[in-house]
This record gives sequence, C-alpha cells and structure tokens, in this order.
Amino acid sequence: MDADLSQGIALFGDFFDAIGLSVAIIDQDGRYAYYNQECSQLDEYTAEQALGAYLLELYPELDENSSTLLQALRQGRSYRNHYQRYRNPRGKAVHQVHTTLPLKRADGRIVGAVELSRDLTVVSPLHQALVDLQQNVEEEADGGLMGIITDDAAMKQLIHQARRLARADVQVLIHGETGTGKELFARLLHQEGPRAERPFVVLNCAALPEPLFESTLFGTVRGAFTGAEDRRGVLESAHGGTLFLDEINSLPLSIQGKLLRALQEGTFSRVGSGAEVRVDVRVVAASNESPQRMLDERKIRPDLLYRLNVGCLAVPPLRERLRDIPLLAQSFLRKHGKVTGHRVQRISHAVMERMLRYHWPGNVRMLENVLLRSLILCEGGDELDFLLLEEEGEAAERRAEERRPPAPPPPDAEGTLEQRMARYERRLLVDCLEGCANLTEAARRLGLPRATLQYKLKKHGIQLARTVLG
Ligand SMILES: Nc1ncnc2c1ncn2[C@@H]1O[C@H](COP(=O)(O)OP(=O)(O)OP(=O)(O)O)[C@@H](O)[C@H]1O
Repeated sequence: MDADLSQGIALFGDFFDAIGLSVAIIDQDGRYAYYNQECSQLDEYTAEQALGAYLLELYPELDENSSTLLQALRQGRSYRNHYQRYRNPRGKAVHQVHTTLPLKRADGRIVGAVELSRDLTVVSPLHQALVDLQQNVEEEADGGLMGIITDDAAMKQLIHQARRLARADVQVLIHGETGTGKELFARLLHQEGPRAERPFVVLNCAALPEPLFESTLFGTVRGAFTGAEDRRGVLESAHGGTLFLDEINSLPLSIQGKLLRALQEGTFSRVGSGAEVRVDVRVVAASNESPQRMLDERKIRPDLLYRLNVGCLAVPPLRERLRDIPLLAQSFLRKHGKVTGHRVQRISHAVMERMLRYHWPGNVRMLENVLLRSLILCEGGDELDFLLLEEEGEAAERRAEERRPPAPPPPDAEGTLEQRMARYERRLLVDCLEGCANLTEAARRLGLPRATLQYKLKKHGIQLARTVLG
C-alpha cells in the first residue's frame, strides 16, 4: 500500500469511525485498506473479511465500470451525493447516497479511492410516506380544480372559461367524448359558483328506462300510479343548488318539453298532483354529441338547447392533448400504486410512445383503467414496461381501422342522382359545421362565400346550434 495512503488512514481512522457514515477506502490495487463499522452494517462483511480483499471479490455482481470506487481509482472520476440502490451480498435491499473521490498524492498520482455513504434504508419509507402525504395535500389543494389535471393550453383556457361561467351562475352545456372529464367540469361549475354550499345532484339520463324519467325528474305523490309513493324528484332535491343532467341527448323529447317549462317558470307539479312546486335550480347538462349533431339528429329540442346552452364548454379528446398523457399517467400510477402496492416510479420509453400514439376512444377514464390493469399485472420493479391496452385481437382490428381511410358516407340506394347528391351535400355541411367555431370558419373551410353557405343551410333545412351562429 502507498505510504502516504497508509499514513492518512492512520491519521484519520478515528475520525472516520466517529462521523456516523460508512467509509470505505481502497488502495491502488483495488483492495480494501479501510472499512468501518457502518460499512459492515450496510453490507454485512466484517472489517476482517473486507480488509485486504479485492473489491470485485467481495462484490462479484459489480465490475470495473459499475463500481464507483474502481471508477474513481482507475478513471479519476468523482461522484457527489450519488444515489444507489442495490442488494448487499446477503440479499438485503440497500438505499444509499454516497460521495466517492479519488485519493491523490501531491504530485497528482492516484493512490486509492474513498467512498462515504449515508444509509437511506431507514429514511426511505419515511421519505415515501412524506411524498404520499404531500401528494394528498396537493391533490386536495389543487386550486379548486376538482382534480382536473392538465398541462394543455386549450384545457387551461377551458378551465378559465368554466370559472367565469361558474360565477355567472348560468346554465351550461358541456360536450365532449365519453371519459373526457365532463362531470369534473360540471362539479367545478358548481363548486366555484354561488351555490357551492347547496346540493349537487347528478342524473344520468342514459341510465334510466323511459317510463321512469318523469317521476325521477319531477317526483310523485302517493297513488299517482300503482305503487307510487310521496317522493321528491331530482329537481326538488337540487333546490338551491345544481342539477347535472348527464347524457341529456338520451332524455325523451316529451320530457324535454316539460323540463323546459319547469326551467322557464321555476315551477312544476309532481306526477299525480296538481299542486305547484317552486324550485330554483341551476342546470348543467352534458352530452357526448355536439350541439349541432344533437339538433341535426333531433335528439334535443332547439328551445331547450338554447336555454341550456347559455354557456358552452367543449372538452377536447385526450388524443388532442398529448401533453396531458404523461401527466395523467404519472398521477394514476401514484394513485393506484398506493392501493395495489406496486410503486412503479417510471414508465418505460416504449410504453410512453405507445400511449402517445394510441387514439384513446374512452379518453381519460380508459387511460386510468388501462394503467390500473397494467399495474396489477406487472411483476413489480421500478418501471412500467408493458401496457395492457386491449385483447390482442381487438387491438389488431383497431389498428387496421386506424389505417383505413375515413369511411365514405353510406351509399344511398334510394332516389335519383340529384336527390342522393343533395343528401350527401347535407351530410358534408353538417359534418363541417360540427368542427367549426362559427359560420365564417365553415365557409372558409368549404371554400364558399358565407352567403352561399347560408343559402345552402336554408335549402337543406339545417338549424344551427347557438355556438355556430356567430
Ligand atoms: N383532466 C383530468 N384529470 C384527472 N382525472 C380526470 C380528468 N379527466 C377525467 N378524469 C377522470 O376520468 C374519469 C371520467 O371522467 P368524467 O366522468 O368526468 O368523464 P365524462 O366525460 O363525464 O364521461 P361520460 O361521458 O362517460 O359520462 C373520472 O374518473 C375522472 O376523475
């Protein structure tokens, strides 16, 4: 061993023993020249076993490149506060942070290397608990966004718009594909408006069989029909607060008329009763079809639409906000990691690419489900390196679908050429209007003067939703 090195160890040995860090020193041959008590606790070799032994004999799973001490000795590299996780020779998981430096003589020659390590094995469960706690606090204090996670410019703009509408206490129609977060927006509108302390009542119109609509909305009186009891409807339950009518496009037109009257007049009667009930309710409605399509397919009465559509929020599909995919994915991994016990920290590059390329027909809800399933089935470890999207057969079919050009409008077997052309033109106009903010934009996209477009809309009897009237 180099004389300077052995002198240094003799001089500082007691100090290294007293500082409460594990300290290991190797000489220029890579053999342990110093190995203190804390090192023994971490790696479970006694000083007698270690001193004089070649490093790679004690740690056969390391090599010249992966051993930081050997890298410091041979390449002069230094590591400061470098995090390491490994299994010690007895198989125990060790987390540590170390600083490793080459030991140089005055003439610059490297005569050994030293490593000081701090054991994090005790600290890391506490650290994880702290991270979880912080996350919970952040989730609860997410600026009143009702858990809406986003880093997308259009979504941020939408949240801004929703907050303004919330304060204005107007009726709002939210539309967007399934699973995009429409209900979260509805809750945001309620929570940030003047009715926050009053009830928020949800009615999913698609989940109700037709005969139950009227009694569910307006309530019943005993004896109104066989088995009827005195029961409040959702309008009464939401008095003073907000009624969220999800999938409004599934509400039968006859009931829509009654709902409109109740909203206009603020009064209605329970089924089977002549007595007027007075309510003050803000209605927020949601649909997975655009206002234009609902109108065109006669799924909503225009007068109800105009009444509800004072404010309109169009939530974009997940595939149009790619920045949100990694953000949401990390958040779901944290959330479900706690429940499943699989604390995956990262998502592999390949999985992330796959997620970014996928078209997510079920949007955020689907992303969450896919990640949960993948997490449950993954083998453990730090990185999520597979994604259970769908059954392979279904997935292949979907990919073929994606590659296929958009389907032409269904061939109309009926009518003359002129009639079929007219139907085709009408369909093109409706499709175009759906994707445009206003008439001017639609005219520009179609390459038509605005007046010609207006003439064609009239000719085809296409009614416009308020959102495209401008
Ligand atoms: N931006 C987001 N951040 C965090 N979670 C989200 C976000 N968007 C949606 N989610 C979650 O995805 C799921 C579906 O959201 P939500 O029910 O609001 O969608 P929806 O558009 O109303 O769906 P549907 O049309 O099927 O009723 C919920 O669990 C919701 O918490």
